[in-house]
Amino acid sequence: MSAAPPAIRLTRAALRAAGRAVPRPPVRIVHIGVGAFTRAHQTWYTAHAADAAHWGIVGFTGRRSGTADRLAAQDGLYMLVERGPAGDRHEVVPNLVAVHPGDRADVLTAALSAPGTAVVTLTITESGYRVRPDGGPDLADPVVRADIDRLRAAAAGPGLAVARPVSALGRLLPGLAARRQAGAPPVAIVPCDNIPANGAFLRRALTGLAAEVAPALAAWVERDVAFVSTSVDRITPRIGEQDVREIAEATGWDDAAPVITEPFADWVLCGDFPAGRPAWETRGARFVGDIAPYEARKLWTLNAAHTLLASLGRLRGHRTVAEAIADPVCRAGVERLWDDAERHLPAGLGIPGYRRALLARFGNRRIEHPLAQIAADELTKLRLRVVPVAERELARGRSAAGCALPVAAWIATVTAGQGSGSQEPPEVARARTAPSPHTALLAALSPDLAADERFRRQVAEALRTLPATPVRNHAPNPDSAEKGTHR
Ligand SMILES: NC(=O)c1ccc[n+]([C@@H]2O[C@H](COP(=O)([O-])OP(=O)(O)OC[C@H]3O[C@@H](n4cnc5c(N)ncnc54)[C@H](O)[C@@H]3O)[C@@H](O)[C@H]2O)c1
Ligand SMILES: O=P(O)(O)OC[C@@H](O)[C@@H](O)[C@H](O)[C@H](O)CO
Repeated sequence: MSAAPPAIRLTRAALRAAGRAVPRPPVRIVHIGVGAFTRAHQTWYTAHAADAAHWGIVGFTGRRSGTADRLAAQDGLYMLVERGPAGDRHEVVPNLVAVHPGDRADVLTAALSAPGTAVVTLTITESGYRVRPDGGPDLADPVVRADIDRLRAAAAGPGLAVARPVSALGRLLPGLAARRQAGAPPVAIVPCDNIPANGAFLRRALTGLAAEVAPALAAWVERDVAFVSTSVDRITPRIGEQDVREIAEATGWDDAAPVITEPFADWVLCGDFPAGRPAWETRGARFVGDIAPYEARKLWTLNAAHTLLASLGRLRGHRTVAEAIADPVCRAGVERLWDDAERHLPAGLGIPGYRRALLARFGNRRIEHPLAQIAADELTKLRLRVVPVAERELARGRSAAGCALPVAAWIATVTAGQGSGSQEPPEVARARTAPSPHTALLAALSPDLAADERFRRQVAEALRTLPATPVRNHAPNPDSAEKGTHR
């Protein structure tokens, strides 16, 4: 048998030579945070919109330059693998037309101030916004402080446009200042991270940061920038080196930055696009007047369950979401959590069907979603995904037992030394070493819940059911091998 020919490097020229020319639409969208998710979601929706040929995207990585280098070498093209339970579907996505490292402030400023730019999207993770719990910029964060100093110095001297900030929101300001100066039309900024009311959240954080630097710019942002709230959904794990090799073998294309995602995709948006937008609705995106119920549905079910599984699943020795959800103990915990959440979600949202679909999505063993990838920043995630449900349950005189388990599993994970490591927030570090760490951790999460005797009892009972140290008592997925992460 002869060996398969070597894979061909994925570029626009190579595709053309192979008779598969792809369009290169003009840039009208700027994206910050070119990780896996945006390429499985917003870029894919754009590429499938009826007017895709008019909407190119220029992307900037959030922190590392590796993804930018890999994608730039292949003209922004990448292979998207839709991995269903029974097979894969491959497609080359053409709408990301240029990718730059996030520290190319000059290129970012030019892109943000270009009159043709109509939309700015972000996927920078929850912690990338660097805000305080009240939503204002975190002035105690040294990165934010240093950015404010840089931006103030530039504003007082050569002008904001020449500043070189480091934080994602800091990096937006010189471009927006240049846009204001150029008199370019208003843009829409569309955060696509799993944060409730993310449009209003970003408006507050960005105007707050601008106000520290240049009050006139803050007023312009408040007035002339549209902030759109979104609920985004498509499970897209980070991939491994082995995946990259397998995709090259399966497709014949040598792609250094492919993305693997599930077949399911959902996007709900709420807000105005003053300079236009792709016709995302032609691929199924929904534009609604009130996004809150959709956000709550996703954050309180899918994301809350992921946060539970990240702690409970790892305590019980599982590595991936699919392994954990196949464990009856984890599955029962997820169902109890969802029972609590469902009581506070509108009946019209079809929650029973949504729950069934979620179990099937979590159970897709061909999607390797490592719990360790999900386990980060639990304190914030529990506050946004579980605490609101617990408070509603308790207010109705119920026990919030389903919410107690994720809280207990987080406490057990932190006290077992499996928490966020060097990323551990100071209040968690203090509580972990307090004389009564369980009580102190609950108080760090939510003083109100800690003050509620019923909830404290539920958490204590849940803690008694949990292993104090990680165990392996459940058959691992035979398909899963430890893989090097590809970034
Ligand atoms: N992956 C998913 O299944 C999924 C689904 C829905 C929503 N999301 C949202 O998208 C976000 C990104 O997911 P991903 O899969 O692309 O992750 P990823 O690790 O592949 O990429 C994350 C991106 O965010 C940037 N980033 C990380 N920390 C940052 C910081 N402190 N400041 C600025 N930029 C930063 C990184 O540089 C990178 O570009 C998630 O945090 C989540 O809020 C992801
Ligand atoms: O870091 P998180 O918890 O916001 O996200 C990790 C995953 O739960 C998340 O990315 C889901 O896969 C996604 O939200 C599905 O749409």
